[in-house]
Amino acid sequence: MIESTLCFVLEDEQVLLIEKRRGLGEGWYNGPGGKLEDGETPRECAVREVKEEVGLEIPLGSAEKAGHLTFTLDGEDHIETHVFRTWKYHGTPQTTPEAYPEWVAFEDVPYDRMWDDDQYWLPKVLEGDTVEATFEFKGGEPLDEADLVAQDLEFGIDFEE
Ligand SMILES: Nc1nc2c([nH]c(=O)n2[C@H]2C[C@H](O)[C@@H](COP(=O)(O)OP(=O)(O)OP(=O)(O)O)O2)c(=O)[nH]1
Repeated sequence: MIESTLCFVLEDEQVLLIEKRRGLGEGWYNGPGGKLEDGETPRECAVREVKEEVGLEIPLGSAEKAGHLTFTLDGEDHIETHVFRTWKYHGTPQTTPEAYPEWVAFEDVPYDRMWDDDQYWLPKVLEGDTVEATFEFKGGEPLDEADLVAQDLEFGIDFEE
């Protein structure tokens, strides 16, 4: 299964989203993130992706695990995503070839321009809750053109780290 991360940077009831310029989910809003590289921990990947995609430095220890999502496609495990959040960063968000960054108030998060499943878990992650979830997609690759057909979510997970 492909292993990936997302990292939500939060400040004053706002979240730093990106409009993704390439790759899976291109054209949609998301948090910065991407696939793990060899030898990397999920937290290291999350911090690296924030730097690469929007140019912010996140202190490694400040990225808190907030979720673990599993996406199946046509009955097979496809991608798992470790979700982090942090309130600490250095720098100013920069546009990069991968992303247009944008601070968005929690109440204005554009769920109609995001992955279908995000509306079910991201509001809770922004509130400070934790989530473990599986989302079943059907319709063949790529995942971002498949349909969300079932879901199973549990909140208040204690991620031991
Ligand atoms: N919010 C959200 N993100 C998702 C969902 N499904 C899914 O794969 N993602 C994220 C996890 C990863 O951050 C990203 C997929 O990795 P990617 O394919 O974009 O990675 P990438 O090529 O842009 O980046 P890289 O690893 O090559 O640097 O999409 C979803 O349903 N909701």
